[in-house]
Amino acid sequence: MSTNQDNDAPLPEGWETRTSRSTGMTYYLNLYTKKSQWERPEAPADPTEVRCSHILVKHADSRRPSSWREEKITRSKDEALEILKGYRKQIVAKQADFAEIASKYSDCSSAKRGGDLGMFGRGQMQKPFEEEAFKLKVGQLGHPVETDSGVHIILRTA
Ligand SMILES: Cn1nc(-c2ccccc2)cc1C(=O)N[C@H](Cc1nc2ccccc2[nH]1)C(=O)O
Repeated sequence: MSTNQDNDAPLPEGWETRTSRSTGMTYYLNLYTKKSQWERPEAPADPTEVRCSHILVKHADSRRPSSWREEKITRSKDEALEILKGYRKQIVAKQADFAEIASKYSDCSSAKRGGDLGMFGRGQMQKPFEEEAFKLKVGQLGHPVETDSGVHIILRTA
């Protein structure tokens, strides 16, 4: 029976190839759930938890328009987005380090940890933030995302 499995192609993220000790057959291990399957996976394994850092720029319409940096935040959402895009450009051009920008400018109290939020699972963060975080590959820097807190860029670190 021909299968459309190209066994030389790299596996989708989050999976590893294993060989059955008893039969010598190849099977596939989901590194997040530790569940195995005989069929070659065609999609990345959905991590149960991710670790991310972020830079948040709040604005006047943020849920809490105040932060450790600024008691009363009055900038508009558009201004916040432009500021954040500027930070992203600096980081991508390696003119600045993510954690350095986060610690100096992020309007989230995680700024004191270089923007690190630690590990989190689905259901813990505001949905737009969660969706972006779980889409990113490890080491990937996302594009600006809006939540009720303001505008964020997210770096997935684990
Ligand atoms: C979700 N979270 N974790 C921390 C945190 C984590 C590690 C160390 C210190 C603070 C702060 C927060 C938080 O909600 N901060 C809010 C801003 C904010 N809103 C968020 C929405 C989604 C993800 C992160 C977010 N951070 C604030 O300071 O006004």
